[in-house]
Amino acid sequence: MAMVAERNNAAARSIPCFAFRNAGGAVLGEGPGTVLPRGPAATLGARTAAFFRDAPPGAVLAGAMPFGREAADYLVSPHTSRRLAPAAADPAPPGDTPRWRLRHEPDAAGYAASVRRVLGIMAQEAGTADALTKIVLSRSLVAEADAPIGTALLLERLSADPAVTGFLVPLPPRDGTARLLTGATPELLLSRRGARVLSHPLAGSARRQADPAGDRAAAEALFRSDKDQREHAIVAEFILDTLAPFCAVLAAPAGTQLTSTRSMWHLGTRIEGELRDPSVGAAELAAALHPTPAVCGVPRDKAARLIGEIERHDRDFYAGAVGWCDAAGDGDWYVSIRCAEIAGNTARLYAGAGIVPGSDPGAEADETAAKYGALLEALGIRMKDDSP
Ligand SMILES: C=C(O[C@@H]1C=C(C(=O)O)C=C[C@H]1O)C(=O)O
Repeated sequence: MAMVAERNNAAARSIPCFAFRNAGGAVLGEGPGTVLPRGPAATLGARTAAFFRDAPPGAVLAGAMPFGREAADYLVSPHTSRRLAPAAADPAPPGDTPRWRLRHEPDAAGYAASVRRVLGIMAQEAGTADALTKIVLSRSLVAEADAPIGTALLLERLSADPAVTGFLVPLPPRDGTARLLTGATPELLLSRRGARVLSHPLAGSARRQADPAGDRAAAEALFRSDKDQREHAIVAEFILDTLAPFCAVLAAPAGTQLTSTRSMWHLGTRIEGELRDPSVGAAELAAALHPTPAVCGVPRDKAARLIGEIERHDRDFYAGAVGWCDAAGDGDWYVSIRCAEIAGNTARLYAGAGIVPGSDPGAEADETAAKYGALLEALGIRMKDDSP
């Protein structure tokens, strides 16, 4: 696939089969795709390798892994795929603003109650073997428009923040209705180019503030917060431990740093490695990492089980992974957060927050409200007050 620099965004604006757009460029798939035989995370590496053995030159597989490791993923290989060099994005033209009907699942108070429940479990188990030390609880906001939701403009608006990757991937149809997942993820699960691998986990968050002094103060408070540093360290350690057996060299040279999107501050750690066996592909590595404690918890199986018990919505493909890979084993996989499932007139938004001992239920609810921000803005939804 040639790198094509595109001045205008017309090609990217037509509805692609899949799309990933960020400051490094874009990867787009066009036309109908072949669906990779579906299966759980543990078999993704073998299924992608089998696909590329017989695939035409230049083939790319792209799509989504669900939150549940045992649930079936959905990857497609379109007729044509292109990699585009970074281009200055035209400002997205204003689209029609539909009227929205919103439903919280649950609202902030209901979410805070779930946080109190898991804090109780953590307190009870503290010091025992297998004690729950972190869990990520999410909630969902169902937004129904009075017209079908236009996704091409949405992708452009989501990609406008240089700190995120705007994405759009097809999901398996439900009850005959086409679905897709679109979002503005700031979190790189795994990128591979040859033997070089990169992961950039985020955990520990604060809402951005409109006034610069307040914004800086929010960032500094986040960096100094013992609770947020603990919450972050659990994720960075998990990624280092999981990648270590695959790598000859693995390090986080810059340590943990503040990173930001237009709506959130985060703690982030850039982890760089060199593969021991360069035949291990990006999809296999991403599947080994998923789900990290940035979206699930520790111990992983216990946290996943509790999430299934406590959350009233099905996470489905939220808090999974989205990405692409090619025949060389290269690819980019992102954590599927700051996203919504779109089906017809309905967008289902998701937002979660990591809970550790010391978390404040009200502050965690506010954090999830702030994390809806990128999607709310891209969809043109104004909340009545600032705290959904
Ligand atoms: C779970 C989400 O975000 C994750 C949780 C974070 C946190 O708890 O601080 C930060 C970044 C993401 O890893 C989400 O946005 O829905």
